[in-house]
Order: sequence, then C-alpha cells, then structure tokens
Amino acid sequence: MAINDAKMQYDRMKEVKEFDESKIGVKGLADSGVSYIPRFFVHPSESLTGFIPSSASINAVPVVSLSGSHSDRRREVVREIREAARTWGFFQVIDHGIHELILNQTIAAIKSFHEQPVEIKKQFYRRDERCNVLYAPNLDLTRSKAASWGDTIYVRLGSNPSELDRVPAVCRKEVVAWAEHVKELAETLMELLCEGLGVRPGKLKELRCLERMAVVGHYYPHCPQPHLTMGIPSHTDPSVLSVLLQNQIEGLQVRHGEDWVGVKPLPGALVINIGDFLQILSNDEYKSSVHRVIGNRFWEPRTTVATFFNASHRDDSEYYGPLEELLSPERPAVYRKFLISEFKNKFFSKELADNHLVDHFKL
Ligand SMILES: O=C(O)CCC(=O)C(=O)O
Ligand SMILES: [Fe+2]
Repeated sequence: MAINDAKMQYDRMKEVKEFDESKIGVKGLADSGVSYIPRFFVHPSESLTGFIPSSASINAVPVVSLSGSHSDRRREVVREIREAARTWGFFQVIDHGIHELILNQTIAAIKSFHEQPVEIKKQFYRRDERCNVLYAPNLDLTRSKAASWGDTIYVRLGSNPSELDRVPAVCRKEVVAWAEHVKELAETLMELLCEGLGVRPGKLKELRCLERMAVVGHYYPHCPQPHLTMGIPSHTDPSVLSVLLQNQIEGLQVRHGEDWVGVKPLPGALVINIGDFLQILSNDEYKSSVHRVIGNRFWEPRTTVATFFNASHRDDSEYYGPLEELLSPERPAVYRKFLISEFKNKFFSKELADNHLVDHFKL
C-alpha cells in the first residue's frame, strides 16, 4: 500500500510538472480536444457534492441597489448591506454606477488575453507568486492536492504607476480603467460597511484598505468531465473586500449552512464578498464565506474578473486586529493582533483549498 501510494504520488508530481513546464494552461488542454481530464485534476469525492443547488436556494443571495446611497436612501442601503454582510458575507450590487460598457470591455479584454496564442501568453507564465503580473493555471498548482480547471492572470496594483507597464498590452488599457472604477466603488462600499458597524465611514480607508489591490482575470474553459473537478476549490478570500465581475456563464457557489448556493449572473450586477481580513477587523460581525467555482459544463468559457482589496502596510510595524471601537467587556476581541507580513505568509504557505485564514488568528 505504501509503495503504491508513493508511486501514485510520484506519477502525479511528474504529470503536474510536465503540464506546468508545457505552459499551455488549462485552455491549451481543452483546445487539444481531450474528452477526459488528466487524473491530477480529479478532486476527492467528498469535495464533489452539491453541484445542483436545491431549488429553494436559487436566487437567495441578496441583491442590493446602490441607487440613492449618497442621499435619501442611504440608511436603507446601509441596513441591507449590513444584513447581507452578517448573514451571507456575499451580495450582488446593482445601480452601482459603473457603466455596462466598462463591465463588458473589462470581461472582453481578459477573455482576449486568455485567447491569445500560447506563445504570447507564455511570456507571462510564472510560478513566483510575489510577481506583480503573472499568468498560470492555478496559482497553487505545485502545492495543491488536486488541480482545478481554469487559468488565471494576476495583476497586482499598488501605488507605483510604473507597474502598469508590465500589464499585457492586450488588456492594459481596460485593466487600468477597471481599476479606477472599481476602486471608487470599493470606497463607497467600505464606507457603507463601516456605517453598518457603527464606526467612522472613513475608517477602512484610514487603515489603508484601498491601497493594495489585485485584478485577477479567470478563464474557465469547457470541461469534458465537470463532475470530477472544480474551477476553483472551496476557499475564503484573504482580502478586506472582493468585487467580482462575471460573464453570463454560471459556476460560482457560496456555502450557506449545509447548502451550496449558486450566485447567478445578473446582467450589469457585481458580486461583493467580505474577505477574511474584514471578518477579523469587524470582530466576526461580518462573515467571510466559503465559496467555490464548479467545473464549467457549458461550451462557452466562463470569464470573471475578481478584484481584491487588501490592507497595505508602509513598513510592517503596525498591528492589525479587531477594531477597538467594536470592543467592550461584553464583546471582547475574538482575534489576536498581527502584522500584515504574518498574514500574507500564512496565505502563501498553504494551498488555496481550505485555507481559512481567520482560524490562525482566533484567540
Ligand atoms: O471566478 C469566480 O467566480 C470566483 C473567483 C474567486 O473566488 C477568487 O478568485 O477568489
Ligand atoms: Fe474567492
């Protein structure tokens, strides 16, 4: 048994390495017309459940209109967002002020990147997760137990504009425009979320939660055996806040109680979710929910753009933890304090699946 296990392990690593070195990505595999997936993409059977959500859970994720959020309806919007953030950790926003043309152009640009010839995409293929621009199938390919059926381009944007030159030309203009629009929306959402907690609206901005962002363009090609693998395995986001733009191909599911609930694409809407960092800052008021993407059974590729807002540190001397304003003898801190470097190291040292960062900082 031990010998078999070791051999399987060896074969698996060899196959993963060959795939990694070929740099063709999952799209390259899909384009080669395979009718089955290589075995290193097969997930353990316990992860492969709940693919067909129960009818009761369809359209259950809250949808919040931001219309009037700067005027008469603000209190109502704060209340709706607070409820959604506490109970689901996920909601969709409509009337968010970003023009549909911008949404479509952003999705189209990310799709164009992935649909370029392998020879061109190869230049960006990297495994060093600390690079500001990189393209790869599964960031954690070499350390995960099972690979997932999707390719991703990562663009990290800090305060240095020269980083933008490294963004692939085919999507540079659109990614830059998207970053500006989505940052404005994130600022509004953070203010509303702060008000929902009863803290100063500018609090998250003061903590520099808007300064470090990553624009992450996923591409999930048609999968010949979608019941055996995942697009992205179940995880929580380490971010403060995540904003997801999806095309009209469904696949995202959020864990709610015992159910996996589909987050249906709504034309013009954006999906917002609370990340681990905000769950900690809010001392568990807001919830960073487990979610996943199932294998794409449709012929059309699923394209999404996830934008993560992370807290930025200037010199890593500042400790982060539950906001002081929220603590009282009746409501003591649930988490200890930590440096951002520790938080990041925890994230990068694990595979994405089941890396729930909040658990590491619980008191
Ligand atoms: O592509 C999606 O629908 C979700 C992506 C996601 O969860 C992530 O990038 O963390
Ligand atoms: Fe996510």
